[in-house]
Amino acid sequence: MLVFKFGGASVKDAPGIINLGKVVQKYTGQQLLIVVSAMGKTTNALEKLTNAYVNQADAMHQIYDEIKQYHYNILHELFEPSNPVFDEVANTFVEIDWMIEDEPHDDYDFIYDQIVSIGELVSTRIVTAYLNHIELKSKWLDVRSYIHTDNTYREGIVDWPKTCEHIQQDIPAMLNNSIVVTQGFLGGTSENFTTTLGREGSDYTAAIFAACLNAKSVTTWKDVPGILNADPKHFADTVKFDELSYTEAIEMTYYGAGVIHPKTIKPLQNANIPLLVKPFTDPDALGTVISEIGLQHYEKPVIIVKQEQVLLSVSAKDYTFITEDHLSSVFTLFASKHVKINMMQVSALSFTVCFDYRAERFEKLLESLKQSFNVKYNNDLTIITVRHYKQEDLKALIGDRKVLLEQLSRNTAQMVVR
Ligand SMILES: Nc1ncnc2c1ncn2[C@@H]1O[C@H](COP(=O)(O)OP(=O)(O)O)[C@@H](O)[C@H]1O
Ligand SMILES: N[C@@H](CC(=O)OP(=O)(O)O)C(=O)O
Repeated sequence: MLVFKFGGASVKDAPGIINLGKVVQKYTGQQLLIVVSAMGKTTNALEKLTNAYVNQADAMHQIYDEIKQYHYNILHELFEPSNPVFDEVANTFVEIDWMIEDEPHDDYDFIYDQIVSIGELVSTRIVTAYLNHIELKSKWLDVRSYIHTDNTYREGIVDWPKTCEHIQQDIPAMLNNSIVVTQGFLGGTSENFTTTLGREGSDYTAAIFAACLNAKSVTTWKDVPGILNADPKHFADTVKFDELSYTEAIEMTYYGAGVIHPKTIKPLQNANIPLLVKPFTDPDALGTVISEIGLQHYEKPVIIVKQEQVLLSVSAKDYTFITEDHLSSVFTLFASKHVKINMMQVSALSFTVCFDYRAERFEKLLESLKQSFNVKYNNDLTIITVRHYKQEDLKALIGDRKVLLEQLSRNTAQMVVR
């Protein structure tokens, strides 16, 4: 069986859904499980709705109406008004209608997951209805009953044994009868609450199903020809990799290459399942194949740029040396606030870390660190990671920017710049 993943860009409008249908038609006769993300930038819009609800902002109803209207416009382009999908979508939105009528009482991350998950619940209803409409028999599957997570809202940790058991129990029989369409990015707790797996987590969902079902391959259909040596949105002369090893792909995504979610590759490597990254605009193109086989030589460096970085230094309040005890308490605080460190450096009197800026987590982290340390920080920085670099590559990338922190190993250079 094959696993496909269609991201937000591929289903952003009615022509996108029609194109998805054409891609899927090419695989008629194969067992197919399709993971779909929210349409276009819906998750960003739902994040705004969550903030508006939590802050009880006046704009809340307008933001929500725009989200609904966007989906209804697409529905009207694809279906006759009598199609049952209109009711299915309306019933899905009702879950939020009820929630936002009341004032917010719950934890932010919990509210976030209950609201933001609507994007995938609605998009999969539309995709399933469209595939059935073009006579590709398809079944809508509620992923929250299959991908079991703990209750770490916004970053659900998958219970792999329970998840695989349920997937293996039910899905193979379903695949004999029809295509199975399900939501990326979502999971469910043992108390039946919705969780999300971290932004852009739909690739990871595809990997979970593939690993549990021992799929022949996973294909993620993207708006790029495959994996390139750098993000084409920021660099003009990129090259595509025809092949990439699991290890290189893990490194790239770990350092922040946004094209694949970082948790995706490892389960596929463990099960030796290839990941194909292909353009949805040209389904016959080869794209990039990620497997055990990789390149021996890189003509061009692999460049990963991450913006919105914070560089923060702590020093002991009594101005003594930074010891392992200090480091241990700093790491404990970062772990408890779920802040992932991108780069770090220790010196006699200070410990410096670079990490992604996320407003709510940052404020909490700062508050806790300040109780035990002197803290200084800069934000609005960029971290550039270059794999397989030559010195001249680094110079060209830095240009006239100021380097605040730099680390070079044989294969990887990292620089935090302003
Ligand atoms: N090394 C890279 N190769 C290809 N695309 C990249 C790379 N780094 C970042 N990207 C970005 O990843 C985007 C595709 O990933 P993403 O937006 O997550 O897709 P989707 O949400 O549709 O699955 C591209 O539009 C591109 O801008
Ligand atoms: N919709 C979610 C999950 C996801 O993976 O989306 P995409 O495949 O469009 O990156 C997000 O935007 O984070």
